[in-house]
Amino acid sequence: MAGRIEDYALIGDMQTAALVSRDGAVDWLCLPRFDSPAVFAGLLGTDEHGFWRIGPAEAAPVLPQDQAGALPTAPAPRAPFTDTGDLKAVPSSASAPAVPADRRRYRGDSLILEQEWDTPRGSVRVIDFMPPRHLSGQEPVPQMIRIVEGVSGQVRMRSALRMRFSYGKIVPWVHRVEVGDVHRTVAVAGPDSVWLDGEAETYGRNLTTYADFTITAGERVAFALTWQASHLPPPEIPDPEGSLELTEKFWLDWVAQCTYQGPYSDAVVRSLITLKALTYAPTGGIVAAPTTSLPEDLGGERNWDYRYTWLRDAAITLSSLLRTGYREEARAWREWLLRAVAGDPENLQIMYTITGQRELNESVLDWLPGYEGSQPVRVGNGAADQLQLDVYGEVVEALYLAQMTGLSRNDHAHLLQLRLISYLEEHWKAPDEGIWEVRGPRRHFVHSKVMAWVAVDRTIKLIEQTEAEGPLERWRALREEIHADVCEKGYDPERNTFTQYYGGTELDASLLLIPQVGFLPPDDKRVIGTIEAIQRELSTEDGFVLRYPTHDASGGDLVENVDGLSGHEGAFLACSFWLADDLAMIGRVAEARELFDKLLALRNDLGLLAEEWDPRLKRQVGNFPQAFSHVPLIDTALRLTACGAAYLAPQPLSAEATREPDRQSAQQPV
Ligand SMILES: OC[C@H]1O[C@H](O[C@H]2O[C@H](CO)[C@@H](O)[C@H](O)[C@H]2O)[C@H](O)[C@@H](O)[C@@H]1O
Repeated sequence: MAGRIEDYALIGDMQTAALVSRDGAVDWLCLPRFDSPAVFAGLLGTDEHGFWRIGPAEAAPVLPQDQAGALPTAPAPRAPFTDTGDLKAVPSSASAPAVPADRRRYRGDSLILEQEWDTPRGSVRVIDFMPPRHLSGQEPVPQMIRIVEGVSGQVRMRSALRMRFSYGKIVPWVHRVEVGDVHRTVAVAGPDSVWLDGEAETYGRNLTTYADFTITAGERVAFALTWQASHLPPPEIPDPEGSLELTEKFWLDWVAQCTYQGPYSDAVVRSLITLKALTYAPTGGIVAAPTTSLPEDLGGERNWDYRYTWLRDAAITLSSLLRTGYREEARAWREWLLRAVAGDPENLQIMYTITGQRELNESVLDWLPGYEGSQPVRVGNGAADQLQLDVYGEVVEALYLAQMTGLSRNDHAHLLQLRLISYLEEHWKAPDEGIWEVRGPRRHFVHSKVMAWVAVDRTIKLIEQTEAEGPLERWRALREEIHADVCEKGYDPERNTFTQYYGGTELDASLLLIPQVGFLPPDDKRVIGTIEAIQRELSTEDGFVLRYPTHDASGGDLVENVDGLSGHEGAFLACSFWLADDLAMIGRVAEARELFDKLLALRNDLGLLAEEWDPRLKRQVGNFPQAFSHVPLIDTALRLTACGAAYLAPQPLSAEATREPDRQSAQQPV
C-alpha cells in the first residue's frame, strides 16, 4: 500500500524514474522510459500492482519454499538464513514487512538514495540508484541497482519483488536462466523483459520473487534490475559497484557547474538535480513530473498524467537552468523544441511526448484503484489539444533569455519566434483554456493575454538588440494594443485588481506574474492592488496560495468551477512562490522571506515537492516531484538572494553569443 506522497524518494537515470518509499519499496517505475507502462504501479493501487521492497526481515514470515508449479521457481537457497531461531510462523500470503527506515538521505549532491534501518540485531543501509545510461560503456539499458550494506551487527533482510507489467495488469512469465555459475531471474511479457541479477539466492512464492539473506557489518549484497526488449539477447551482467562510482561522479560533476552560491544553496541544488532527473537525456524533452494521477484532491477526480513535455513547464525550467549556469540543457531543449514544433505554427501543441510525438490520447486504467482511491487513473492527456495562448509568451521568453544569456544564436529559433508572433497577431483575441488548462469553457483569460504581450515584447527587443528582422513598427503597435486591451477589459477599477478573465470578477494567482514579466512595474497601483487582493482572497489559512477559487466564501462547492471539474484542490505551490516574489518586488522583503521559508519547510526531508499542498490534511498532493514547483523555488531563491533587484533581468549578450553551426540548414526550420 502506498505511503504519503512525501514519503517517496526519487531516483532516476534521465530517461525514466522510480519512486522509493520510506519502507524500502519501489512503488513506481515505468520502463524503459518515463511514459512507458509501469512495471511497479503499487503507488496507484496495492502491492498486487507491482512493487520491489528490500528491508529488514525481523517481522517477516517464514515462507515455505516453492510448490511445484508456483512461479517463479527456484532451487533450494544457496545461502539460507543462518539464524532462524526467533522466526515466527505467519501466513504465507504476507510478502515483506514494511518497516519505515530510521534515516534516509541522498548521498551528497547526487540522486543516490541511502536508507538506513536500526534493528535489535544491528543496522543496515540500502543504497538505491539508477545509473545514467550513457555511463556504463555497455548497451544503454535501464537499470535499477540496490546495494544492501551491513552497518553494524547482523541483520536478516528480505527482498520481495513483484513485477506486474502494463501498469499492474499483466503477470509476466518469470523463470530462471542459468549460464554456467550465473543464475539470473527474468520476467517476460510481450515486448518487455526485466532481468534480476544478484548474489542472494532467489525463490518464488505467490507470484513473487524473494531473496532472504543475512547481512553482517561491512558486507555488501547487490541486486540489479535491468530492462531489455524481450526479442533481444539478455543484457550484460551488471557491475553494481562500478556503476555506483560512475553515477556518483556523474552527479557531482554536474552539480559542480552550478553558478548559484547563496543562503539557499542546498534547496537550489536539490531542485536542479530534480529538474535534471526529469529531463529525457536522448532528446532534451522535460517531463512535468514522472508520475500520473497522483491526486490534487485526495479521493477526487483531479488526476492527470504529467509524463509529457509541456512547452510552458519546459520553457520555465529552461529559464531556471540558464540562470544557474546550465547551458547544455537549455541548448538541448531548444533543439527539442525546434523539432517538436516544426511545421506550421497553426499546428503547435501545448505539450508533446518527450520525443516530440503529438498523440497523447487520454484514457483510463480502470483496473487501478488509484492513489488512496483517487479515480480515475489516467494515462495520456487530453489537454494536448487545447489552445493556451500563454505558451507563446513562455516559449518566446525562454528563447529570448537563451540568446541574451549567451546561448549561441540559432537561426531556426529566430525564425520560429517570428512565426509564432505572426500567429499570435491573428489569434491573440481568441478565448482559450489558459495556463491552468481548464476543462470548462474557453474564456479571455487575462494571464493568456499578458503572456501574448510578453511574446511580442521579447520579439521586439530581440529585433532591436540583434540582427533579427521583423515588422518592428507593426509589432510595436500590436504590443500597445494588447496592453491597452488587458488594462481596459481585464482590470476591475472598483476593486483595484486585475481579474481572472475579461468580464469576470474572480481572481487568479497567475496574475501575480504581471510585474514579474514586466507587463507593469511593481509599484503600479493596479499591481499592488492585485497582489493584495490575491493574498487576501486566495490565501489558505497558513498563507499559501490557491490558483483560483474552487469553493465559495462559506467553503461550499461553487455552482460552477471555472475549471469544469468537481471537488477542491490544494494550494498551488508555484503560485505561492510567485507571491513571495511579488512581495519582494513591492518591498515587503521580510514577508517574502517568511513565506519562502514556510514553502521550503513543505519540502519532504529529501527536498522534494509535489504540485500542491493540502492545507487541511497538511500533506503534499498532486504529481511528484513536480518541475513546476521546483522551478519557482529556484527563481524565488535567486530573487531573494539578489534582493533589491526588482526583476531578474537577462544578462547582456556575451562574446559567446555567436552564430551556431547550422545543423539543419537543408530543412525548413518551422
Ligand atoms: O487542473 C486541470 C489541469 O491540470 C493539469 O495541468 C496542470 O499541470 C500542467 C503540467 O504541470 C501545467 O502546465 C498546468 O498549468 C496545470 O494546470 C493537467 O495536465 C490538465 O490536463 C488538467 O486539465
